[in-house]
Amino acid sequence: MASLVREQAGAADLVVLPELWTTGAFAYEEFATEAEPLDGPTCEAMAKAASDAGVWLHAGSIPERDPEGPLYNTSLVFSPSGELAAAYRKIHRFGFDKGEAVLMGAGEDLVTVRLPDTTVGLGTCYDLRFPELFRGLVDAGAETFVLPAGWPERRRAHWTLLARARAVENQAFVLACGTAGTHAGVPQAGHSIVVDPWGEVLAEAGPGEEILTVDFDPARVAATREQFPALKDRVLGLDRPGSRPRYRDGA
Ligand SMILES: NC(=O)CC(=O)C(=O)O
Repeated sequence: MASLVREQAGAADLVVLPELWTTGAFAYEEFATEAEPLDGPTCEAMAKAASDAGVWLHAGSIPERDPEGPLYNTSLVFSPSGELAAAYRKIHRFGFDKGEAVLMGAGEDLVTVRLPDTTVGLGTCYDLRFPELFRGLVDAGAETFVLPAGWPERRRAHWTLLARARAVENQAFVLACGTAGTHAGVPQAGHSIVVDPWGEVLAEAGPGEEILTVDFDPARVAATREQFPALKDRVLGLDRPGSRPRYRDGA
C-alpha cells in the first residue's frame, strides 16, 4: 500500500485508501490479532508514505488498539509532512449483534480536518447510512466528506444511492473509497465513487482493484450553497424529541 501511495507523488494532492485494508472489513477474527496503536507499524508506514509522496493521505481505517479501552475502527489522515492530522473512530459499528458491532467500541467524536482548499469531514462505511452524522459535520464546517468502506457487493445499490444522497443534501463533495475482492467470504462492491455537491457522479471505479483519479474544485461547495441555499432552510432539532417543532399524534 505504501508503494502505491508513493506512486502518487506529483500526481495527486490527496490520496484515499479503503476501510480496514490490513484485515478486510469482515475478517472479524483478525481484528484483535492485527490491531495496533496509533504509533504502530501501519501508522508509521503510512506517515512515511505520505511524506515521501508529499501528499495528504487518508489512509483508510485500521483496527486500533487503545491501551485503555476496546478496539476501534479508526480512520487516519496524514499531512504531506507525515504528521497524523486526524484520527476518527467509527461511530456506527456494523453487524447488529455480531462482528464489528460487538468486537469494537463506538467512537464518540465528530472529526473534521482542514486541508489547504477544503474542510474534510470524516465518516467510515456504515456511517454513510446515518445522515445526522453528516449534518453534524456540515455544522462543524465540512465541505468534503471522505469515507473509506468495505461495502459488500450485495448492497451496492445502497452505496451509490447513499453517497449521492449525502452529497446532495449537504451540498458537499463525497469521496468514498471501497474495497474490492472477497474478504472473509464476503464479495466486496469496489466501485469507489466521487460525487459533487449537485449530486453528479464525477468518477466511479469498477468492481476490481484500481486507482481512480479525479480533479475537483472545492470552491464549488460555496458556489452551490450560495446559488441554491437549501441548507439555510433547515429546521433544527427535528431529530430531538422535546425540541421545537413539537411532536404530536394524529391530525
Ligand atoms: N460494512 C459496513 O460497515 C456497512 C454495510 O455493509 C452496509 O450495508 O451498511
